[in-house]
Amino acid sequence: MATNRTFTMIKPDAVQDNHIGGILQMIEAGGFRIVALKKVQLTPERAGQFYEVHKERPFYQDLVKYMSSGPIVAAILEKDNAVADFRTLIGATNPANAEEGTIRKKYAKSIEANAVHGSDSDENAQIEGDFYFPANEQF
Ligand SMILES: Nc1ncnc2c1ncn2[C@@H]1O[C@H](COP(=O)(O)OP(=O)(O)OP(=O)(O)O)[C@@H](O)[C@H]1O
Repeated sequence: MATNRTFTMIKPDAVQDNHIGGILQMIEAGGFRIVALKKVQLTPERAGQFYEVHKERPFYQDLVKYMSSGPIVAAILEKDNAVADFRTLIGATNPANAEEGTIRKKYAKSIEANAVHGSDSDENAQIEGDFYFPANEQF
């Protein structure tokens, strides 16, 4: 059964261009509840860990450099069927193929600087959420 949580990041280009508010508004309007939220800057090492699954892809080095180039916003989102519904809300990886009404259609600049990340499975949503929001975090 699908769980009701997913994980997202607002990527450096969208944070830099002042779109945090616009994107969070689309997320909430899409029926998602923000259950955790944090703005951080990744080191290249941490960005490399996050995208470890893409290590063999030709764009990996550029992706790590880009994702550590400025602050990002990480969030855990809640909704029925969260993973699939959020992938629909963000649209295609390449904004040229993203449908009207999607976050990437509105805010993505390129296939790399594509404004947001969304987990692709329940398992990865859990792993990625734990990466930014460890259970034992103290304030
Ligand atoms: N051909 C490419 N050239 C440059 N960067 C790319 C390319 N393909 C993917 N990327 C970057 O790597 C990220 C991860 O790629 P993936 O194929 O998992 O896409 P995605 O699942 O739509 O994106 P995300 O995992 O960020 O939600 C993309 O969001 C994008 O920033």
